[in-house]
Amino acid sequence: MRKVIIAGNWKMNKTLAEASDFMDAVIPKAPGGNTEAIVCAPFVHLPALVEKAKGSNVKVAAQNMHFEESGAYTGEVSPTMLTDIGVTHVVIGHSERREYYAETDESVNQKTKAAFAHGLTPIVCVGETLEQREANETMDVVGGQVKKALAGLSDEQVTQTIIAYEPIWAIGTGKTASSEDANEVCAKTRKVIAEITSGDIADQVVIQYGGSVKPANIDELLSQSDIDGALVGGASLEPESFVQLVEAGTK
Ligand SMILES: O=C(CO)COP(=O)(O)O
Repeated sequence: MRKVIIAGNWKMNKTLAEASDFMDAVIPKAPGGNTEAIVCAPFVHLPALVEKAKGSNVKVAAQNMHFEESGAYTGEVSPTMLTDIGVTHVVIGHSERREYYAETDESVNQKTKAAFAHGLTPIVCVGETLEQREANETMDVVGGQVKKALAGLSDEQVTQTIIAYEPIWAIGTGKTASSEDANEVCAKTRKVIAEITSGDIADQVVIQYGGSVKPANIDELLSQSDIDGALVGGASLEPESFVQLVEAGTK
């Protein structure tokens, strides 16, 4: 059975009490097996959530980090700080960070390298705007983002990278890409990875789809040849719906 990774990106949501309640509800129901469940939480909740998740089938991710280990970067959090508290994954280059916080392909690459240098697994986000899709630029944009993010990584590191294809026009809008369209971009993304590494390596890379994923559409998305999981925003906030999404991976 192929490996499936369902990651819930909470974005800037939940108090500590709400985050803890979520973990208490989800941990006993997380199925494990071929399906990995990851909760991407705000920085301030990470120590408590890592503690709760110990020995369970739920992993805890940060939603961003700096690429330097330490220094005069007011307000930032380093990879060393994340590994020190037991975080295992980190989301890098989410479109909201690219749009609102001047994240660039270059900083995404620096952060991806820093993640591996510190034993963190990066979830690298890529995706096109509606204008780019309508101008038939989707693969130029997504392929370019993927190549730049992975530049300078070893084959082994590429194998371990999780790519999240999130068309920007489908995020938080209720508009999901059709599963065929999403699969087409994921398949072409795998080809781009094969070109810079090899087919064998590209086949092992987990490529997630993200953008209005919910229990009602997860089965169809996961039934596609090149979609190995999902990065979920809104529908990851409620324990019941997150558990349903994770269970879909085991089918
Ligand atoms: O941005 C996303 C996950 O990172 C997707 O968000 P929604 O699932 O709310 O569309």
